[in-house]
Amino acid sequence: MEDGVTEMLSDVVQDVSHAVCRNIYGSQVLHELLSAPWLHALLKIYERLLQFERSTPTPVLPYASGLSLEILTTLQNVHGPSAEARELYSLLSSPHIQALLSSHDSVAQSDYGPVLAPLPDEMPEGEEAMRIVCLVKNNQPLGATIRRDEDTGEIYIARVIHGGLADRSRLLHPGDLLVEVNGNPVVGLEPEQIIQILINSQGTILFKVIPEKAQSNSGQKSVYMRALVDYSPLQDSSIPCPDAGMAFSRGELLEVVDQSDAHWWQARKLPCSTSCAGLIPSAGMLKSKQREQWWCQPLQVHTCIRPLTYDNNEKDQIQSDEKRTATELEQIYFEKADSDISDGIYLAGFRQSFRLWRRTSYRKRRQSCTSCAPNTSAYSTPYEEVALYQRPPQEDHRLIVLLGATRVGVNELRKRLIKLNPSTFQGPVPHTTRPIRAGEETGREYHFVTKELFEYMVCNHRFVEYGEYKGHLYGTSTDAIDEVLKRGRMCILDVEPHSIQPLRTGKLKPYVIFIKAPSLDRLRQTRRNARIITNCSVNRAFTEDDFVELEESSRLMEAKYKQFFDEVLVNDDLQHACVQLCSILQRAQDEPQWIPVSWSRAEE
Ligand SMILES: Nc1ncnc2c1ncn2[C@@H]1O[C@H](COP(=O)(O)OP(=O)(O)OP(=O)(O)O)[C@@H](O)[C@H]1O
Repeated sequence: MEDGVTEMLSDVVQDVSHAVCRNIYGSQVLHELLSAPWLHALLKIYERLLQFERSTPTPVLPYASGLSLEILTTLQNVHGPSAEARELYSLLSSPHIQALLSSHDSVAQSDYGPVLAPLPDEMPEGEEAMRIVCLVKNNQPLGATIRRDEDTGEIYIARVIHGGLADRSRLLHPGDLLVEVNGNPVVGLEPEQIIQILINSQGTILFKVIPEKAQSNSGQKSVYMRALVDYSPLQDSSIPCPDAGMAFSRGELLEVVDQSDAHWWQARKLPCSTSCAGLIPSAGMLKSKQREQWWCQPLQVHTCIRPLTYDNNEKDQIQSDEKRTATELEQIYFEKADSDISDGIYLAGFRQSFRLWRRTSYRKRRQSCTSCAPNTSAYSTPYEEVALYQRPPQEDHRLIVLLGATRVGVNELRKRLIKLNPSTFQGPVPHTTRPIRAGEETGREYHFVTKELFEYMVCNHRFVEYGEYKGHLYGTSTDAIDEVLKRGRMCILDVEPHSIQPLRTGKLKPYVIFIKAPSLDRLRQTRRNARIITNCSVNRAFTEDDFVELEESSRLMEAKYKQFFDEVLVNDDLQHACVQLCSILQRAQDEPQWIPVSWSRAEE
């Protein structure tokens, strides 16, 4: 019975951890848990035990099997037994009943434990308790590593991997002194020789160990981390046991189950695919590795911005474009663009001048390249501690950030989304220093401000992004984002990847969706009729070069910034991508999501 209850309890724990891994909405988890058959069975057992305790039953007879033997002997001696006597004889002599009666007697006599030989009268002083551990070998690794004390030649258990065979046995612990393996004394042997003994052994493996007196605390609480770097144990010469190592890449979620060692932690990847943990370098260890690499890594080519190439036609267009005034240009684009009004609500942030500023700033950045350098603060910590966060309904929505390579369709998706439901989704109204024109209103198309005010805002870090286009300044401010959120709407922002870092605050809790380009083939098929706005003011069709560049820059952007993505959406079929985006947004706002713990600690 005890075993059954333990099994059920471990099922409970497993179910709970599965539910957490699957990010299931809170009430659903509770419902699943409460309606689970095992819980009911467990409660029934509990009630029975309570009843049993209250009634304190005593056995009527402690020797039921003896009595049954007596009855069997008597029945054997009966001449001409009746049908009932014959039936009773066959019942009592059946092995099941015999086993049942024998069990009854063991319980009635409280005869459970094994009978141990009495201790010898004269025990030698200081005798160490020896533990004999017998494990059945299967396909799984043992899940423990050993180390040799170079001074004494003694072999110790170095670590026990969580969820592995040794851990589940609960009989081997870090620090235990290994005395024998399958009858072979191990003192003085090299660890490789011991591993060979283990490999050669069949069936069961017998360890003799002297347990470590101060057992380390194995009941550590799990800590959840997002990896901000890539790691491969096979390329790490410093890992104590590469087979026990766990590879991970940026953006993956890790459940760190053991941090007791300063250099090597034990972790599992989420969602859990295996119960056995793997070795990963601690944060301190990874930092020192990164410092080492800093000196030996070759200079990397910047990959964050797609190469901007022009054909001759485009060059001519640019030159003629330069001659036009910004006002003229914007009017040309504005005429070509869709209506900016939907359901009587003005859709801000889609003006061509604004988009052209961003396009120009891409080009400038590519030339200077200084802003391409990785943000050092983002890379100074290899892991980011995270926790599940569920937005309380009364709180502002999380900021939604759409990110993607130029021309992948970020604007198209954002615009469709806002048009679909302008009272729920909204973009921030940009700021500009360009003069207001007839028919425009400040706070609608743009916040029209003076150059002095704009520069003051820049100095006070009030812009997420800003830049100059044709002599005028353009930018997206944090105040404009706040304005949308304060109205109870979902703010949909489109920024360059390097602008994510300053947005990552507890106040905005940005949810970053990477809009990914589909395969080249799908780009050719889906963008057949699409028109693009190029730097040279023409609405032209995609060329083969555009597709290749788009696919390449999307891939590079994903590789470089994937640690910041909460979701990746492939913009293949436009309709389908819109539907997917809507459901992602709903999940982002209404279901628990992993966020950095620093966001909940330092609520601004
Ligand atoms: N899934 C799709 N299927 C077909 N056409 C698409 C799809 N997604 C976007 N487009 C079209 O591709 C063109 C480029 O899209 P869009 O302007 O939204 O890209 P963008 O990434 O916002 O570019 P930019 O950075 O230049 O503003 C547009 O004409 C748009 O209608």
